Amino acid sequence: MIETVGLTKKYGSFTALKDLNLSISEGTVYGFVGQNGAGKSTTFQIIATLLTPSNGTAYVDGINIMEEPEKVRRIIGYMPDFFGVYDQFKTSEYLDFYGASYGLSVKERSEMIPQLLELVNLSKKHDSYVDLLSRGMKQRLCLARSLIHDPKVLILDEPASGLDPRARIEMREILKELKTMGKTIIISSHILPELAEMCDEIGVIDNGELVATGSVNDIQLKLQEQKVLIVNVARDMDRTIQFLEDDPDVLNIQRGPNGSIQFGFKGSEEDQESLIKKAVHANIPLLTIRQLETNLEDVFMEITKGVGEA
Ligand SMILES: Nc1ncnc2c1ncn2[C@@H]1O[C@H](COP(=O)(O)OP(=O)(O)OP(=O)(O)O)[C@@H](O)[C@H]1O
Repeated sequence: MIETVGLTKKYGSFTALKDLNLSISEGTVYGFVGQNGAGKSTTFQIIATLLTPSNGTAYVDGINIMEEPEKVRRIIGYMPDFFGVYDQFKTSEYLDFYGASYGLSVKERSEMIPQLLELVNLSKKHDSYVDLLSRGMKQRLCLARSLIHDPKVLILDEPASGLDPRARIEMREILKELKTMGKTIIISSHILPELAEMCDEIGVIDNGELVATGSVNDIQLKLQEQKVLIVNVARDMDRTIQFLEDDPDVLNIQRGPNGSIQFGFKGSEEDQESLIKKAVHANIPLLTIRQLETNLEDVFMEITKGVGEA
């Protein structure tokens, strides 16, 4: 449903996007995660036909954004990361204005607007002035605005940024509902755990390059090629460390509290099994051995660790 092919964007001599290849199938909620300045908004603006790529192109529902941008605009709803609201409007007038600019008839607008206000939980605010809405309400109104022409594809640039936890949950619930309506959604954030909860697939962008893509599990697994193990021994700490140092798959041994030793392990499962057997054989007084769980935040920091040095 959304495909980018060798998408590249240069701002003068600076390359903001480098040969980006994304493929997002219909009905998928795709999370696009990256630190500030990674290239998320640039990608979204290109797909939304608001910015011309320097190289490569993108397709939405098979339509080339460069060749038929008008057609693409009909089938996408775009929520930018910064948006202005026309504050002299009431909520329903605001949506009516956008509906009219998409060419919807008065009848279509009068049917669509109450449904959208209900979807984004703003029915009670239909008569309120837009500038009197809270930030979370304004974000939801902007989401409703991007849905006014019933697009198949939604491009949402950081829709939950600046929201408090309750407002984030509300936003997440609305997105779930949009998914059940069959929309294909691409949504960005710089917070991986936030996206992981609501997305089918994730792409991680770093310095304009896609550095990982797949299901949340795939990405986590990819990073666990080198796992971290922790053993606890009853005594003989020095002898245990010496024993570990002799194993070619063991790296970065660190002595912890209460008889614990943490180390990286780059071997396979069989190698790990063999290490444990050898330890028992060598009379290492092992109490426990376990693998350190990496959380998604660790994963994200690990994949994007080059960014601060750029
Ligand atoms: N019009 C522009 N002219 C020059 N450089 C730009 C322009 N727009 C964006 N950039 C640069 O391109 C890079 C990518 O910016 P982009 O806004 O796409 O990142 P982002 O991932 O959306 O970041 P954020 O999370 O902060 O919104 C940044 O280094 C930014 O400074």
